[in-house]
Amino acid sequence: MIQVSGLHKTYRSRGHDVRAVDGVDLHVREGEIYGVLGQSGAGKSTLLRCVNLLERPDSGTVEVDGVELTALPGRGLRAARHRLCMIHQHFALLSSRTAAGNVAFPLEVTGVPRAERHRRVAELLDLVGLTDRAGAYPAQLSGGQKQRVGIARALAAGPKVLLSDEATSALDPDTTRSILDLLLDLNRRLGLTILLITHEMDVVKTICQSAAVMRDGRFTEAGALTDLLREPGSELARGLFPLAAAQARDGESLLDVTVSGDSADEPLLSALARTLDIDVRLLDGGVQSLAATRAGRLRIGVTGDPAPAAAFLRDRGALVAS
Ligand SMILES: Nc1ncnc2c1ncn2[C@@H]1O[C@H](COP(=O)(O)OP(=O)(O)OP(=O)(O)O)[C@@H](O)[C@H]1O
Repeated sequence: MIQVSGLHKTYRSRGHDVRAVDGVDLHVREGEIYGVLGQSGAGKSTLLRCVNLLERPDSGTVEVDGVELTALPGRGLRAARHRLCMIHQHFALLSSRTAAGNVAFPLEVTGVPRAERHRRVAELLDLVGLTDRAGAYPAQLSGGQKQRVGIARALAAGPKVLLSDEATSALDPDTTRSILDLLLDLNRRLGLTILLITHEMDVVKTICQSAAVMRDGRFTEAGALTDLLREPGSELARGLFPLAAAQARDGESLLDVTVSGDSADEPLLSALARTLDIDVRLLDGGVQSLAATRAGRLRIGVTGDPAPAAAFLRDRGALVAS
């Protein structure tokens, strides 16, 4: 659905160049939720603005739903942009308009007739669970409700792709969870493809099927979460499931075990202890449900030679590092 190839964007700032996006390739499949994770200044916002061509990349191509946006002149680009919509961290609502008025705004701009507009606004507010707050002004709404208005407004033109620029980072944990649930619901009900940028590992954990880690304008790893969890040394896997430092006892070796998919639900540790007749000590970690799969990391201590234990676990689909 979104295909970005060889994207570069450099800013000239106070006499020197800042390579905000430095050669990014990105592939987001139709109907998936894809998260780009990175620290402040990594280039995430610039990447997002280049995807909808709010910012012209210096080089590289952006294709959305089979249309190469980077090849289009101004007018064609404006029309093609209707396939994409965007939501923001600070909601960007018009304070002088009610929730319904904010949602109606893009429909007014594109000349949708009044009766049709009213019907669409009611439908959109219902979709985001805000029917009873239609007449409220932004100042009378909570942060989560404001973001719901932002989402309804973004969906007004019937886009196929939603771009989310840190949509939950101004919200408390419970509200964040409810907005993430809403995005997941829209993804499933409308088949909406979502590309989001975030600095929060939990956002990726909760709703993304695929993700990339961005640093200094580049992706250091990218792909389906189920694949990344199987990559030895994956920063994302370590970030999703951090493990506390642990000390091995005499005669014991430590192993870090990553499990995902079927292996996450197998009684691996008891089978390991029983089969090899060794003691297995669980030091840290656990298994959780992610959007795409069940997965986890465990730090364990095993007695005796660790090689057969590692081989046993690998044989059953786990990734093992010592
Ligand atoms: N319009 C601009 N002019 C000059 N430099 C810019 C501009 N926009 C971004 N930058 C620089 O490009 C780099 C990447 O910024 P960007 O905002 O894309 O990162 P980010 O990962 O989204 O971080 P944040 O979450 O803080 O916005 C930073 O060094 C930033 O200072």
